[in-house]
Amino acid sequence: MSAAPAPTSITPAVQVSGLTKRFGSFTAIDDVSLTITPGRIHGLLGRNGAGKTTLMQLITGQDFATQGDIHVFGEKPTENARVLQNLCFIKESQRYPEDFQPKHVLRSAPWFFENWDAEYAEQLVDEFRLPLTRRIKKLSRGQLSAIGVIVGLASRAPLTFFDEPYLGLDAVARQLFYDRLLEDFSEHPRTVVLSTHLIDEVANLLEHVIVIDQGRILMDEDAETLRTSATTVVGPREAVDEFVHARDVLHRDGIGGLASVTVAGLSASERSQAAAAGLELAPVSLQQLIVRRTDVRDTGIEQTA
Ligand SMILES: Nc1ncnc2c1ncn2[C@@H]1O[C@H](COP(=O)(O)OP(=O)(O)OP(=O)(O)O)[C@@H](O)[C@H]1O
Repeated sequence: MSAAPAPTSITPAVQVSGLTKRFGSFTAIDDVSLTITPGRIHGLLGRNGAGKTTLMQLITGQDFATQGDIHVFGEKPTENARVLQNLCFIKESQRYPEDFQPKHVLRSAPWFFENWDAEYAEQLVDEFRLPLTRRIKKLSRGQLSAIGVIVGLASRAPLTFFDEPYLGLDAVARQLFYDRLLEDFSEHPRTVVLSTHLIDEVANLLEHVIVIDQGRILMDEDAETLRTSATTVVGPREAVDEFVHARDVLHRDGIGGLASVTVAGLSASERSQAAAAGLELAPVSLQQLIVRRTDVRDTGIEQTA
C-alpha cells in the first residue's frame, strides 16, 4: 500500500466535483461541486429532503456516488481506512447494538478516533447530565442526541460532520453544545460541517454557509460576506419605494403606509442617502437572508426566537 499524501494546510478538507446520486429514477444529489476549506465551521443548510444527509453520507464514504469525484484530505473516502480514521459523522439516526449503554459507546470511541479525549468526554457527560449506565434504547430523545454531541466533540476528528445533532435537546443543552463547540474548536482547530434547521441559533458559529436545495448547491459563501450582503429598509411606503427603485429587491413587507423592503448590498453612500431620506436600515439575520435569497417562503427552517 502506498503512503498517504501528507495533508497540508492547503489541501481542501473536502473536494467534490460533478457529484450525482440517484436512487432509482430520483436524483438526490445533482451534479454538485464544492470545496470545504480546512479549519472552519461550515453550515450545511437546506429544506427537508434537500440532500444534506445524502451528501454527507457520500463524503464520509457511507454510500457510493452514481457519478462524480470526492476527495477527503486529498483521497477518495470509500473503503479508505486512512481517510475514515480522520472522520467523525454524527447523525440523528445513529443505531447502537441492542444492549449498549452510553458507557459502552464512550469506551469503544478510542478505537475509532485517535484524538479521543476521555477526560473531556467525562466532563461533557456531567454537563449534559447523560446517564452512563442506562440502556440506550431507554434514553430520552435528548439524551440520545447528547451521546452524539459528546462523541462528536470529544473525538476531535480532523473532519467532523454533525447532521441535525440535537433533536430533542433542550435550549440549555443546545447552548452548551454551541459554547463547547466554539471553545474546543478554538483550542483544537479542525473542520466542522454542521447541518441544521436552527439557523439563527448557530449563525454566530458559522464561518461558511452552503445551502442545498433539490440536490443542487444554491449558495456557497463566506458567512460574513453573506451577513453584509443585504439590508432591510424601513419607512414610509413612498420614500422606501423611491429609495429601492432600481435596486435588487429580495423581499417586500409592510402594513398600512409603512414598508419594509430587503435589498441586496448597499454602499456607504447609499446608506447615508437612506438616512438623509429619514429611512431606517436594519440588518438581516442569516436565516432571513437565506430565506430571501433562496426565494422560498416555506423553508422548513424553524424560528427559534
Ligand atoms: N435510500 C434512499 N432511497 C430513495 N430515496 C432516498 C434515499 N435516501 C434519501 N432519499 C431521498 O433523497 C432526498 C434527500 O434526502 P436527504 O435525507 O439527503 O435530505 P435532507 O436534506 O437530509 O433532509 P432533512 O432535512 O429532512 O433531514 C429525499 O427526497 C429523500 O427522500
